[in-house]
Amino acid sequence: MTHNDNELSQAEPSPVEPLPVELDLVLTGIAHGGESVGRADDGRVVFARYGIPGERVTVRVSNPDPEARMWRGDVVAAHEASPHRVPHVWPAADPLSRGTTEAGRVAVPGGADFGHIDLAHQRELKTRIVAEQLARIGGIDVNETEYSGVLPPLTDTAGGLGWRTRMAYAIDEQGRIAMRQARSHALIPTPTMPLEHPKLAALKLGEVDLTGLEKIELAVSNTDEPPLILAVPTLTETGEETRAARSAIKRLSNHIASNTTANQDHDAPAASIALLNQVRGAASDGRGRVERITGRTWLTQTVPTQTAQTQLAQRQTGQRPTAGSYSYRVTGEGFWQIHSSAPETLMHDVMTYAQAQPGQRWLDLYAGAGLFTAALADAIGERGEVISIEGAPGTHRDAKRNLKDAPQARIVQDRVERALAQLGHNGGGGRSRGSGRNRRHRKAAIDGIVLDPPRAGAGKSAINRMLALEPGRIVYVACDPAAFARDARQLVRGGYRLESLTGRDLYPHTHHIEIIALFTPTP
Ligand SMILES: C[S@@+](CC[C@H](N)C(=O)[O-])C[C@H]1O[C@@H](n2cnc3c(N)ncnc32)[C@H](O)[C@@H]1O
Repeated sequence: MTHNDNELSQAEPSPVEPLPVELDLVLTGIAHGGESVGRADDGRVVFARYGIPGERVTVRVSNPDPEARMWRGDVVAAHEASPHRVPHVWPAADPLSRGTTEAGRVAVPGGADFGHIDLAHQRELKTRIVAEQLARIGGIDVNETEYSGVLPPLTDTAGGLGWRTRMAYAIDEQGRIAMRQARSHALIPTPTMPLEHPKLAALKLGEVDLTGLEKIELAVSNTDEPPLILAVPTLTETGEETRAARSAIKRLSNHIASNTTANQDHDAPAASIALLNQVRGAASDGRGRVERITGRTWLTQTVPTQTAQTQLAQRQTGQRPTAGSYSYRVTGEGFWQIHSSAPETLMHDVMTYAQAQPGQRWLDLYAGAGLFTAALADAIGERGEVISIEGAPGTHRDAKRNLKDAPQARIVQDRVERALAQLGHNGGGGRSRGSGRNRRHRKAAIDGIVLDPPRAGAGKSAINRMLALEPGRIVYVACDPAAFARDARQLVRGGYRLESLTGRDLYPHTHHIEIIALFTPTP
């Protein structure tokens, strides 16, 4: 009902919200979004956050619609706790000690919904979630594929903490950095957050009054560069920063200047600061206007070149593996992986599955700043070609800079769906064009595709266009098991089999999962 509807119908009785109910039940399964699943006495399915399968719990359902086939709620007491239940890694986010709001919801910040489960068991549950989603949505049995389960990242952080190299905080009415309450717009002040990278925590932004800012985004690289703070100001109706925003930037700059730590140069800022004006688009679109205040507006990220593939090849030929790293420039608002070990872990897994060979032709779809493009370009060498497709303008500019010394890398800014359609028309591939194919087509065939789409997956049209190119290998990097399972089903129906599958725990203490999968043509 809209606000106006409400005013017009004041005489009508307003619908009565059902009162919250508490149910005692046993949790028996785990769902895609990290909720445990059980059944109420009347047989109704109940999805409960903050539980662990096997536990007997009380679940508080805040909006128990009697007509609904399933209810959602929060565990508020564990009567027979799982042996895997541990003290929450983030006490402020511990649902069993924080109580409920007036609306009947557990009042904890989102962002660590698995923090009450021991790390090894989190990974077991995630292993199960991937298998179940593939079975249910994809119609794929993981027992028929090489599935290693959900593994830790190549470099695990101590206790699965301090891995977030990127953070976004809202600013509450009192000017404090804050996070949203899970499934709500309510803000909870968050002076510290244990998943945050130690260099970001060291900025101590909880001590500054940021009244006048709408939100703040933080990023840190794995080099010695200072972290980058992107401040999103509140704006006047005409799109100008408010006076309060300018004062907030001043306080932030002063705070950062006085917060230089003992091991930093005296005149080096402890953080770069930039304004991010998001009026004309979300930050992740790379369309926000970034204005430097102090330091730089980008970060340099490095990733070791020693992929499993090159190490193996070098060992096989009796050489010593070469050390070295790829270097990437990533603008403040551009895309970069969040876990400190994600770039090296994903590059390792992708290149292991890709087995890209000199002279081959590859596509890197949803390529970001060129993380995988650089490794693919190396593997195929100057006789090969890798076409790197990224939609966001800012991130595309990063990729262009990052790959400027690799003539075999063609960096394209376009929507993947459209770029693939064009490739299809312009002799993009067709490995099985068989006896009739001419030299041009043979040269143009696509040997392999790496794709790393956003959470929603690649979708029907992109997958159809990929299938039309008939690549020899498809390496799919996914961050949502359900969307991945849907795309996997389409690939399997289109003549591919899921040959190998690895999960990676790149989001410890949350329910999120990264998946790396290899599809090859069905023999
Ligand atoms: C999960 S990120 C992966 C980036 C890169 N592979 C990496 O690991 O750094 C997905 C990227 O796809 C881009 N993107 C999203 N939808 C797109 C589309 N339809 N066409 C092209 N790029 C898209 C986003 O801007 C983002 O950079």
